[in-house]
Amino acid sequence: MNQLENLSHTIMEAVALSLGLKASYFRDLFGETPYYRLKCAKYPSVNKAATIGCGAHKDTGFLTVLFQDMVGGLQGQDPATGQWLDTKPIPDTFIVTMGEAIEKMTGGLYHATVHRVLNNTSGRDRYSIPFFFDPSLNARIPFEIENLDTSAELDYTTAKQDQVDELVHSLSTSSIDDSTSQGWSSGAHIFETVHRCHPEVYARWYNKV
Ligand SMILES: O=C(O)CCC(=O)C(=O)O
Ligand SMILES: [Fe+2]
Repeated sequence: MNQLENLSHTIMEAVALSLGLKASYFRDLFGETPYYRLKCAKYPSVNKAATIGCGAHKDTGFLTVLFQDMVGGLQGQDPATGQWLDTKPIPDTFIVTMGEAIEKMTGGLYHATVHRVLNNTSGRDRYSIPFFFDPSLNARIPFEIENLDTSAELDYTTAKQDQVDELVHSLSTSSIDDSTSQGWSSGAHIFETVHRCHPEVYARWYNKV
């Protein structure tokens, strides 16, 4: 866990520098006790009619560092075309994706990856281990990083961008709103993950929360 935390801090330092911020920007924001979780997920091999997998979503937070086995099934969506792309498993590598919090804060300079896991019909169980790296739960996250130069916006802006935005918006409509003028609550936002990724679990256990 320590190594994953260090790796994540290093990646966030690179992100800060790429935005023209001081390297420790996110480390300072994340506080003494960043909220990180390691999830060990098993996707049993099922027949085609089953609906086990992980629905299309953006991760809610800042950074996800994911290890997957060789079975495959994780797909990311090309923001420009909407096309689903396989993430081909490569031994001894992590998949690094950005979440919605960093997307919001950077005014879309960093794009939160829409992704999903297909039904596993491979005949072998699939295992994945995502590490989610976020600020401490009581951190207040500013709506936008002040004075950010967004002129270098990446060239996602094609005619299809509106459609993608609409899709993404429909995925990320929050059922939990805890924002104030000072920013929004990292903790409440992260809880939203359950709702997005595992709607049946949410409906069964958290519907009244
Ligand atoms: O299992 C995977 O490969 C992805 C899981 C995922 O997207 C998530 O838990 O947020
Ligand atoms: Fe995810």
